[in-house]
Amino acid sequence: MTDVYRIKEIFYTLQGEGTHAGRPAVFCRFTSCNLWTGREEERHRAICRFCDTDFVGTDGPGGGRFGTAAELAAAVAAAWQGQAHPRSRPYVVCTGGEPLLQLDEAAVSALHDAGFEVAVETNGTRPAPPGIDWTCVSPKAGAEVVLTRGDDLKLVYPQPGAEPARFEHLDFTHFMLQPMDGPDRVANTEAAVRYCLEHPQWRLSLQTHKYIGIA
Ligand SMILES: C[S@@+](CC[C@H](N)C(=O)[O-])C[C@H]1O[C@@H](n2cnc3c(N)ncnc32)[C@H](O)[C@@H]1O
Ligand SMILES: Nc1nc2[nH]cc(C(=O)O)c2c(=O)[nH]1
Ligand code: SF4
Ligand SMILES: [Mg+2]
Repeated sequence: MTDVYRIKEIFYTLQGEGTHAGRPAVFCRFTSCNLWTGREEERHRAICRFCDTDFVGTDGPGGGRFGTAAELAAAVAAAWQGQAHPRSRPYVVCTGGEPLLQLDEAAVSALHDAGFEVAVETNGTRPAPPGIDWTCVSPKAGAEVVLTRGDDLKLVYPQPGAEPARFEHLDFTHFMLQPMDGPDRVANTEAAVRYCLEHPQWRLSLQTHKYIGIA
């Protein structure tokens, strides 16, 4: 049991990446990561150095400290803005930071009780609690993957030391390359396109929210 969930922000948008790109979702961004402190002055010596996200603190929209799983689920439910429809279940993407430092069975269960299908975006270095409906693992060079099965294996590309072939044997349904954003985004996108064309077991994942200017 987690006694408190520390959340950077909770917001409603479209999933921008991976197989579910385009799907409306509440994003629940957990504070903290095990591969970077989130402090810019420490980025150069972090295990994961290309992170595009501010996950420090609890000061974002809808963020805060939630004392129980039910309170967290209520905050997520309050952020959902979709109309009820028999063919769409409310969807929450637990991300961060690294959500699996905090997301536990009680939280997954409370989100289910609130009517949500529960997805997670994780670096794959920590085991997942039972019950998650959609698991996207995004491996990082220099960090061992212990979550070796799931739905999307979404590799940021290129990463020396985390070449796509290293992950192809894992038990995932979809294998995707996501161009590393940053100063070399255009070149990285060209390289990812080339890799997919030559290795059609991989597909391209673009960060579509960035192209259309939504969160
Ligand atoms: C901010 S992370 C949070 C979840 C988890 N810590 C992880 O790394 O999967 C969310 C997603 O953004 C991806 N990402 C982070 N920085 C990126 C960048 N500069 N370019 C492309 N994707 C990036 C991650 O690999 C991950 O798939
Ligand atoms: N729209 C949108 N889609 C996303 N997919 C994964 C994200 C993340 O930061 O985990 C993300 C995000 O930050 N925004
Ligand atoms: S593992 Fe995820 S949250 Fe942590 S620094 Fe890397 S991309 Fe950011
Ligand atoms: Mg993001």
